Amino acid sequence: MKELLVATKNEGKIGEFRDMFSKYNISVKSLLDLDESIDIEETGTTFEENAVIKAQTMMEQLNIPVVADDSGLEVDALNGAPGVYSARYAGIEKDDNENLQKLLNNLEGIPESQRDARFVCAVAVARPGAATIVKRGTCEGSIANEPQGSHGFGYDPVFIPKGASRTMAEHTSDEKNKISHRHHAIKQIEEWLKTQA
Ligand SMILES: O=c1[nH]c(=O)c2ncn([C@@H]3O[C@H](COP(=O)(O)OP(=O)(O)OP(=O)(O)O)[C@@H](O)[C@H]3O)c2[nH]1
Ligand SMILES: [Mg+2]
Repeated sequence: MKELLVATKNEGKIGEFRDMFSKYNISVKSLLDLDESIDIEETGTTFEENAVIKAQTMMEQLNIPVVADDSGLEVDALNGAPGVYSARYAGIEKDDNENLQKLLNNLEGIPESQRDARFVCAVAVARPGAATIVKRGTCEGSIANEPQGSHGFGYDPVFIPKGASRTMAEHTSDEKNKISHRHHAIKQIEEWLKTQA
């Protein structure tokens, strides 16, 4: 089984990459296995820019292929916020619960019909001596009035995927991994993943 580095410290993402890469016979190493003190500044203004920054920074240090994910939630009624700032919406310290509470507060009084949102994920593959690949996947849905469910991470307890009647956090990990923004982005790097196994 081949091992790939995913340049993330987010445990929720790491679990999902592990599950989704296993079908390609690829095991996942993350920054948590490498050196927890690594801190890559996300200076981009788009998901794609930040994913490329994270993947290329580690590829240049280690001279191996590196995958990275930059993702977040876009809410139409908030003009696309929190967007690329999803991880630090409620402050620099990452706190999923505070982020989610701030989101609900900002949407207070906004009716169901105007709570459309989408999860976005850009996945980048930086390769020594070859062009960087970057692909985007999305998952459309809407924001619930209150958190429900305990699976997943981040905003999953308040995100209802389009056509579903439960939040993403009420979906099992297998269910989420079939419909998520991350799934749709990874699907687009499938040909490259198959060359790695
Ligand atoms: O409910 C969610 N389900 C998801 O599937 C999901 N994917 C992303 N997000 C949110 O967007 C931020 C990413 O920001 P982000 O890409 O900078 O990641 P991060 O800072 O957490 O880790 P790293 O990969 O940068 O190390 C995360 O923290 C979450 O708040 C999600 N929320
Ligand atoms: Mg980050």
